[in-house]
Amino acid sequence: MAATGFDPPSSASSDSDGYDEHVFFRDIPEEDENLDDYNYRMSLIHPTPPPSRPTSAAGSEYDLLAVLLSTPSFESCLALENSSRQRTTSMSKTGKSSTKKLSAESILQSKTRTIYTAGRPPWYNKAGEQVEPFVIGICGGSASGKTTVATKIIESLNVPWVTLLSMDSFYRVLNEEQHKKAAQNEYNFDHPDAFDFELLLPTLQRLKEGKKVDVPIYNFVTHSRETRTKPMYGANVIIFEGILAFHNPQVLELLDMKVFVDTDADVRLARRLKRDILARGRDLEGVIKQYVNMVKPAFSTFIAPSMVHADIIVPRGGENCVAIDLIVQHIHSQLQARGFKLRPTLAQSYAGQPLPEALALLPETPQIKGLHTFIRNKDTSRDEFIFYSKRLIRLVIEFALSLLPFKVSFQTAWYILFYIELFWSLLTCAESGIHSIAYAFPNVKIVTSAVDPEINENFYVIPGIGNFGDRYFGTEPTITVTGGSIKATAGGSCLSRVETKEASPV
Ligand SMILES: Nc1ncnc2c1ncn2[C@@H]1O[C@H](COP(=O)(O)OP(=O)(O)O)[C@@H](O)[C@H]1O
Ligand SMILES: O=c1ccn([C@@H]2O[C@H](COP(=O)(O)O)[C@@H](O)[C@H]2O)c(=O)[nH]1
Repeated sequence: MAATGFDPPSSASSDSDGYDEHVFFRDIPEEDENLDDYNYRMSLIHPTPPPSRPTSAAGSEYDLLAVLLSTPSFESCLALENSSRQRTTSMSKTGKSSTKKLSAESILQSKTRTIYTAGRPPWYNKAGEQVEPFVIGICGGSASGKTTVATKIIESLNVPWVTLLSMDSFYRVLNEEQHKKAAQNEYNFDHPDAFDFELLLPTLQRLKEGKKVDVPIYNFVTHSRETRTKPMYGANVIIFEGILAFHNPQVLELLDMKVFVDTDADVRLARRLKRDILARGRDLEGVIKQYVNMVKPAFSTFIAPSMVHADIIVPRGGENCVAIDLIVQHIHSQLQARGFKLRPTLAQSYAGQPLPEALALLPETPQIKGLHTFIRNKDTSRDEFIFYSKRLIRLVIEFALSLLPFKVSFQTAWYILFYIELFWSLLTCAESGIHSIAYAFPNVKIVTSAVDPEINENFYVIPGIGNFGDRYFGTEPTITVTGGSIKATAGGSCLSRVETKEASPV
């Protein structure tokens, strides 16, 4: 672990794996202990509106929306929206099938809100069944790079919900005598007795069950637990790292994949010296004394022998991109097998079905065709891509606004903003995406300038655009091979997210 007063990292999230973070489905009884957990997640998505109305038009769009959310008119609209919301399938003006069924299970009722959803929380599969997260244990000597490896795995995984639990959070509370020893670098923090396995085990168990836990926050400078704790939540992937991660047989049982970070002792000592002096308030003599008397012997007695449990050994730690890439690929296949990875399924789910009624397509004028010609050309420069995309986006938004049922009046601005929430405006959209949105948000109008029948195995719209976001923001991963060395750029921390774009002759 690298930081002083370690604040245990909680969940990393991203939204690029086909999960919709606005879509949660959970059957929560009123008194459910997990309701707070749920409300916490929902509050991240729909932050509580500020109480007062912004005083001037200079308020941000967010402020305006927040005010809208708190206005009675919004709430009555929401109630209307809620009361009429239905799960629908295959609707089309032209289509024969027009099944509409009320979906009681998509209503979440808490004391304060009614929330509609046709989806699921991230740790449920497509059928709404709870799926166990994939738990990875990372073991290795002190300063071997366990945290660095965990962080790189999280970065490369690109999975919406990952929880990182560090064994460092479970150091026991010391008594006065032990504190004195610790101050003289004579307390053995590397012996298994230094860890509170009685708390660690149920914490990991609960996380694996998808429940909320409160994790102690350990302060390396004072060798003590802070009074506050850090809430953590179930996830798709849980990473548990620590010097004795493989020591306790019951903890070992919970680990689906065991990774050992194997870094040379001299490298570990050098890193530890630097870290403990800079970040953990130690001095040179103290660090060396502790290392020689306790850290090194404990490594030989407890840590090195636990390497036998490892499924994967990562020499050198975080710089070993090949090993991290292998781990990431394995996790992806495990998530796929558990039904977490819904995107490929969703991409195939609606093949051949008529487009939903919720779709409003811009008329295909020569101007729209022309703009699409530019942005679908793979050779269009990024500047031009942005320029033409913005023009197209503007037309889509204008078209969406023209569909709004409002009268021009003083209050119009407020209502426009409200209705934008009910529109999903897209520059272009694949058929499968339109169906997925229409299914998850039946009352939302989808406005787009083009419908693409196909996406490829990377979920790229065909033809031409590739990943719109990557092209727009200039984050397309590339790899160049020059003189036998490989250079990965733009988000390619490790090779899993890097594609071969160009291989120059060697
Ligand atoms: N490959 C690396 N090169 C240089 N420094 C590193 C490398 N990996 C880790 N470190 C540094 O070494 C220290 C310990 O790394 P960390 O990942 O926290 O190890 P651990 O979790 O095993 O204690 C940190 O200060 C970190 O920045
Ligand atoms: O109060 C403390 C608690 C722990 N340590 C040392 O920390 C390492 C474990 O942390 P890593 O992040 O895995 O390096 C362990 O070797 C303990 O000796 C400490 O010095 N003081």
